Amino acid sequence: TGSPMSGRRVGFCLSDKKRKRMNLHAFHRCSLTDPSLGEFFLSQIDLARPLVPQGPFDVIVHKLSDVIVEAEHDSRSQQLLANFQSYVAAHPGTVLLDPLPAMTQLLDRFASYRIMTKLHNSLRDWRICSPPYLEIHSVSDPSSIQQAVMAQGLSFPIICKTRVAHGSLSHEMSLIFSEGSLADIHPPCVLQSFVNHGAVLHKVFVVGDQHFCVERPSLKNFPSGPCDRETIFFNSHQVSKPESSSDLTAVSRIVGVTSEAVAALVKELRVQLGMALFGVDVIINIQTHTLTVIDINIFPGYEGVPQFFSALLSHIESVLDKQTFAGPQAVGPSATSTALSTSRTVDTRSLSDAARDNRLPLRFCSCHPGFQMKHNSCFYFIVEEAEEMVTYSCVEVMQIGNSQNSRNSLHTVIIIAQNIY
Ligand SMILES: Nc1ncnc2c1ncn2[C@@H]1O[C@H](COP(=O)(O)OP(=O)(O)OP(=O)(O)O)[C@@H](O)[C@H]1O
Ligand SMILES: O=P(O)(O)O[C@H]1[C@H](O)[C@H](O)[C@H](OP(=O)(O)O)[C@@H](OP(=O)(O)O)[C@@H]1O
Repeated sequence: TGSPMSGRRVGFCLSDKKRKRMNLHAFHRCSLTDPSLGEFFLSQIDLARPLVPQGPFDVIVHKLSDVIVEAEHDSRSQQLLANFQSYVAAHPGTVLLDPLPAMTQLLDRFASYRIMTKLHNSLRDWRICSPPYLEIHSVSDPSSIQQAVMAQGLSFPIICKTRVAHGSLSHEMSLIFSEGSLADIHPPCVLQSFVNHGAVLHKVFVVGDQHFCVERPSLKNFPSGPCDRETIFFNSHQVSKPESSSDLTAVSRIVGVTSEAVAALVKELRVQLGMALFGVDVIINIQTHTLTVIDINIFPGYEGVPQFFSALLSHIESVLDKQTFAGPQAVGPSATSTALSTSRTVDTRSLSDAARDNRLPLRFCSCHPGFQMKHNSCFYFIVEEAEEMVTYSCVEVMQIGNSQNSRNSLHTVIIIAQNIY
């Protein structure tokens, strides 16, 4: 991993389209010219070639959405994804921005909309909410869909979006104005109440502990309630890109969002998602003036955020500084690890028991559903083995705990509260 004296080795694993859009050359210039930053070595990772000779990396910044979605049905993409996952598992010291399980879940609108719905409770004081929505898993008869729409409290107009939240098809949507037009949907999809918001979208771009708000054009207001109007089919890129202008948008007075509410939203989502690079799309309900979350995006384009490059580099630097600080020399026996160290073996049952009993100050990564998932942050364990400090990822610690040889060899598990995100 990087050390204060050596440069930070950052690998980028992006689609061609994303890499061109991100302008990595400009990013590289920023890393060389920003006096407030340390030294970085940036490189592009070719997923089609073995990763080991391309490394080592202190950090990998990636957006594998194309590969993940295509791996559902394409063996080559499955192999590319497997190569990446094998490299990550074999290099637990390499920081991922962001953890693959956290990103993968947001490629499914069913998952991201469940997270958005939870905000009602966690951010009730800020009057932050998300529109009522309904998951349509498969083709059903129109009457059962109409009943489900009513039961879930959706109101017309209703916006229909694909379940898959990435790729060109994912931006194809429809606006439905009556029960009869629910026949126009193509499951699997989500139905979401349309909220009148004065045709202004607030894109909140998050980079670690920083976030940036950018206003964008958005869908214009429509009369509330069902009406006898044909379904409108559109692509979201016609509507909410900086230059979008169509008969679906409108020139509107920008109603600002309160910065405190946005900060509270970002803080909560950072914990819920366990991610550093994401976008959240927010509108202001013109009736209730509530801040309404309508979408979450992994690693968006950050268009309109000139500070993106320096924000990303300073986030990388702070993550690696934490990792360097929390390395072996910073590990000190805590009350809990002392209790565990008396076990003298890496018995993961005691780890998970201790976690379940909240006797560990730890937060376990989402890689391990077996552990109590608290904050989706990946942690590493340092296992003292024959006086040598060896870093294991949570995956390997579990394997050690379950393998026979751990019964024989003496391990003292010294747990580090190392939050690497
Ligand atoms: N519930 C809603 N109420 C009102 N307008 C909505 C709602 N959901 C989406 N929209 C409008 O549709 C646009 C696209 O929606 P959404 O962001 O979900 O699509 P997307 O394809 O995921 O967009 P992107 O990937 O660019 O973030 C929004 O920018 C907004 O203008
Ligand atoms: O205007 P933004 O930055 O929101 O545009 C994003 C968009 O929100 C989605 O995040 C796109 O990702 P996919 O949905 O996976 O296609 C981004 O495309 P990308 O090629 O930059 O990842 C847009 O930039």
